[in-house]
Amino acid sequence: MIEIDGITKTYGAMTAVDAVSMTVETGTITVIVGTSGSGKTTLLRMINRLEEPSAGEVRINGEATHSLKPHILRRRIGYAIQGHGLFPHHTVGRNIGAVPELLNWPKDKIRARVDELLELFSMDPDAFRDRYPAELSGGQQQRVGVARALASRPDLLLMDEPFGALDPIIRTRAQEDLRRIQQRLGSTIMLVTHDMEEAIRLGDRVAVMDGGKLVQHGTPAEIIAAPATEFVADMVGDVERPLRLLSLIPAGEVVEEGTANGEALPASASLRDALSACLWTGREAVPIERDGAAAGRVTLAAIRARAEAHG
Ligand SMILES: Nc1ncnc2c1ncn2[C@@H]1O[C@H](COP(=O)(O)OP(=O)(O)OP(=O)(O)O)[C@@H](O)[C@H]1O
Repeated sequence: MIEIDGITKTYGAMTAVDAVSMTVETGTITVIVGTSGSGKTTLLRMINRLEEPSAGEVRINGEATHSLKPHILRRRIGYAIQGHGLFPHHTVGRNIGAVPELLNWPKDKIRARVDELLELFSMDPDAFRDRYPAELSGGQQQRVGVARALASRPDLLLMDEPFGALDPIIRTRAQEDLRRIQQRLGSTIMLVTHDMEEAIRLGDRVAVMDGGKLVQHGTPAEIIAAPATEFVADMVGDVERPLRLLSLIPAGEVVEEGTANGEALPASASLRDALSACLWTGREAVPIERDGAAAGRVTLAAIRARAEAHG
């Protein structure tokens, strides 16, 4: 568990981060979202002490970060930034193994870890481990950057706009990969973005920053359904709110008995998918299947009722 307790950063008369407190549960993703200059990066950099807080403290599994030497702390906390920051003259394998090497892991253990991570990121180890960063696409470099940050199984992974430089299609893929890998490894992640869509898609919890203050901290559904301030409502976008909410609810939750025409959707598909299937094909309902077997249907009326029940 990560506890952030009244953490503040001032630069002269300017308060960049203003008494932010929040708790991050082990094995979850917290996304910090806000506009430019709201203090997101400063908050993140105080957690691994790239910036020293002016007040407040951070505890990782009960241990205050100021009681540790910064270089020890940074070995326990992975850090991935936009543009990945790979070492250009080291191979992919050495880049990923950089922290385990610092920690004096035996060579065969480092190699096994590098190969395991490459496989997790769908990159064939034999094809990639000996290449140099310049021989990779932008998306592949980004994956190597995240793999490097995860290599020593850190207590916490900090990510600052990790997908900022990727085009929209690769970006969605990268987000899905991160989610899958985080669930597989049980990693604890804090990720900074200015993109609310990304926050909602990736976060177990979303923390919204405005003018250095934490203005709301909750699940994506809570943020969408009940924005705490006008600023949060603006970030979520009023018009998009119902659709965003529907995108978080699996069709399996409102499935009812009965049949419907046309191609079935899996129970794990979102209500947003079900709505768009109905609208696109002019149907009042879509059939739902679970493990390949018919499981009932989702109707437009049920989708509408669920979208209204957000209070
Ligand atoms: N070293 C510094 N000296 C003075 N002011 C700073 C310093 N670092 C950051 N600031 C100020 O603190 C505020 C918060 O900056 P920060 O980089 O944390 O914002 P951000 O939300 O991450 O923005 P962005 O999305 O643009 O990166 C800004 O107004 C910035 O100008």
